[in-house]
Amino acid sequence: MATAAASSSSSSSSFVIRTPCSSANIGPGFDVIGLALSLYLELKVTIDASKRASTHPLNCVVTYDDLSGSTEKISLDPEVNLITRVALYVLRCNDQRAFPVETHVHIVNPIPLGRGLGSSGTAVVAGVMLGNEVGRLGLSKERLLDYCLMIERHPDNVAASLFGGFVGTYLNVLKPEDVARKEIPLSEVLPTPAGGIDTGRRPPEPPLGIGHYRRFPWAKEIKAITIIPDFVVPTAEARKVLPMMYTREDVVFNLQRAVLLPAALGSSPPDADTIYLAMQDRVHQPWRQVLIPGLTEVLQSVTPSTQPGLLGICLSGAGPTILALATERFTEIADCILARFASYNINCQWKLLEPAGDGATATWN
Ligand SMILES: Nc1ncnc2c1ncn2[C@@H]1O[C@H](COP(=O)(O)OP(=O)(O)OP(=O)(O)O)[C@@H](O)[C@H]1O
Ligand SMILES: N[C@@H](CCO)C(=O)O
Repeated sequence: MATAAASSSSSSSSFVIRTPCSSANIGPGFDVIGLALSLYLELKVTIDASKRASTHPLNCVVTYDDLSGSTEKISLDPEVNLITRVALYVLRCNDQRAFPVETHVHIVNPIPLGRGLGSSGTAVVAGVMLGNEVGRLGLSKERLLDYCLMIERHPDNVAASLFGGFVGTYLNVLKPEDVARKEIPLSEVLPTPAGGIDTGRRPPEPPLGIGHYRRFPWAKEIKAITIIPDFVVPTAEARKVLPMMYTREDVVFNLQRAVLLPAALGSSPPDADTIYLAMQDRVHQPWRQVLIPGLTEVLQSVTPSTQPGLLGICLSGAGPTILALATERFTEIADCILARFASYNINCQWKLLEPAGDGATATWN
């Protein structure tokens, strides 16, 4: 992460935050495994210190360039926008009540919303990076992960977007007082509107070391085909369809594959039989088929033997995007999955992405 010192003496300073999107689970690693991918949310931030006061709420102007093709309208009100509210949470935990006068945050977003490419986790990571930079707080990425986990409470997406690469994540067993702090309602962490009822109180600060990650190797030959259906599956809905209890058989099935997955995807040259097997899941995909017409057929019928070049296939995050890992013949594989969805009257776009090794970065001009 670049430091904030460089431009502090001039009247105007600027920096860019780039945050990769992510694909979570990769089959059996529900809420555990994440992969950062080369589609980036960008924040272009300018702070005009020549102004003495601001007429804007929280001293902040938000503009938005939508490259995502989503129909949802993103709020430009800094008290409502997810990215600026998250930044404000970080600032207020560190005794800064608002953005510096006068901050302009220009958001450029190519990540489709609610499709399983971690758009919300990416926005949360961008928000904590923003708070850290405008507040010149110097927090480490490990500490920023704690802030992310107060908002997005499963670590797979946010750890991938923050640290980059292919990661395994886990949450610590916290002390009882820290559990209470971490499980505080989201409405108290991110009140809406953010500045409307500014009581001057500090929001609940994250306990130290809520979550951790371990980076796995990734075989350089493997690319990610993402097939993105043209409908939204909100993650909250996709979590409600999951059962509270699983059979021992299904848990063991997933554990066996999740343990194999990092070795399979890190071995070069990649072995399609091992990867295909290691990407099977019984914990979330079977239950989510009620929300995604054609899901079971796509996952069962598109295999390395029907599609040369394919290594493995799974639901990306909570869906509806499909993640197909492959070494070649990307267009043929994508066309085959597009045709399967078309038979259910579902249109899709597709993108060929690569692992994003760097994670979130802040670069001062
Ligand atoms: N750049 C953004 N700016 C503001 N809000 C955003 C942004 N990106 C996502 N969001 C919010 O997050 C919501 C989508 O989150 P959700 O968790 O349902 O899906 P996802 O993160 O895209 O998918 P998944 O978690 O399965 O990978 C959007 O509806 C929007 O409210
Ligand atoms: N692990 C999460 C990722 C989506 O945010 C889920 O599958 O619900």
